[in-house]
Amino acid sequence: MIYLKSFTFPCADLETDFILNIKRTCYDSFYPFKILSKNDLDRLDFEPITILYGGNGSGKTTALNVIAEKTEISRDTIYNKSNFFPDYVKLCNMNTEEEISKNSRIITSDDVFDYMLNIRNLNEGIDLKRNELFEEYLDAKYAHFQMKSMVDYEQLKNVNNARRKTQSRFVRSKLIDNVREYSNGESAFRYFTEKIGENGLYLLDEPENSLSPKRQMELVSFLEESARFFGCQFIISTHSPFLLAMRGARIYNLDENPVMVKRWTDLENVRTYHDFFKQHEEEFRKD
Ligand SMILES: Nc1ncnc2c1ncn2[C@@H]1O[C@H](COP(=O)(O)OP(=O)(O)OP(=O)(O)O)[C@@H](O)[C@H]1O
Repeated sequence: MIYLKSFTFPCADLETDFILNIKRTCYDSFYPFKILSKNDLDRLDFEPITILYGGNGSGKTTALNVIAEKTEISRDTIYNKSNFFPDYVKLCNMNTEEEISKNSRIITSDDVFDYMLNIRNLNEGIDLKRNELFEEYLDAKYAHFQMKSMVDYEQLKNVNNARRKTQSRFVRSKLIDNVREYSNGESAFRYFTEKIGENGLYLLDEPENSLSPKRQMELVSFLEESARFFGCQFIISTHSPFLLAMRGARIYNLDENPVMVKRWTDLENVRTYHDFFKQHEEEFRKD
């Protein structure tokens, strides 16, 4: 499925005009100006799966955040915004093929880490409440309590409740169970499968973070199927060879000037892995 057909960023001349027109001189950075134009990236044409590849600092995250702002899709965590982000986004243009649906979103590593921390915080709150309830049980069970007026009714109920139940049944009846904690990789994978629904445009910033190679391959199958059968479009920034090898993906190499579409097997990262495994081929044979 294609919602977003193409996207254009301001060219270097347009950026320079904008910067020269700013009268104040108190800024030491015009970010995100002058990042993507460094390698003449002025247009992206999208497929159901499009990948932004490039070394650290090549502008993958910047490009995704700019597209997310222009398309006004949802995001969970705040991002590294600057004074000039809205001006830059105004100078961009997008061309859509279908209306971008409401469930579309950008997912970054920050979202995944936030999700893991929230589960931990929630469980910590539940643990704290559990300790309070243990004490409440003992107080209620062994209290020499006499009801004097209707004001004491709630306390009476509590005492009777405690006397009828064992400590663990008393605590459990008043407390929800801990939310199950998963490993970082399991949580990250769950986060993607929970947040990515049918019929949406999804921008994923380095989704391979925290995922083992096996989980990355599972994520690849999930994304490929979501694009083929469930009306999703993906724009993904990644260094992962598993994601770069996705079927039918169009890959832009942000390290090249001008930015070009590349085959995954021609990318430096992938060739580095390839050469490494080739060098160690003998060692694999010995097993
Ligand atoms: N808020 C900011 N203010 C100024 N410069 C910034 C800001 N955020 C990012 N940059 C710069 O923009 C450039 C591109 O950064 P970006 O995060 O888009 O790269 P990336 O390709 O996603 O890198 P990585 O693979 O390390 O995540 C970098 O040189 C970075 O230092």
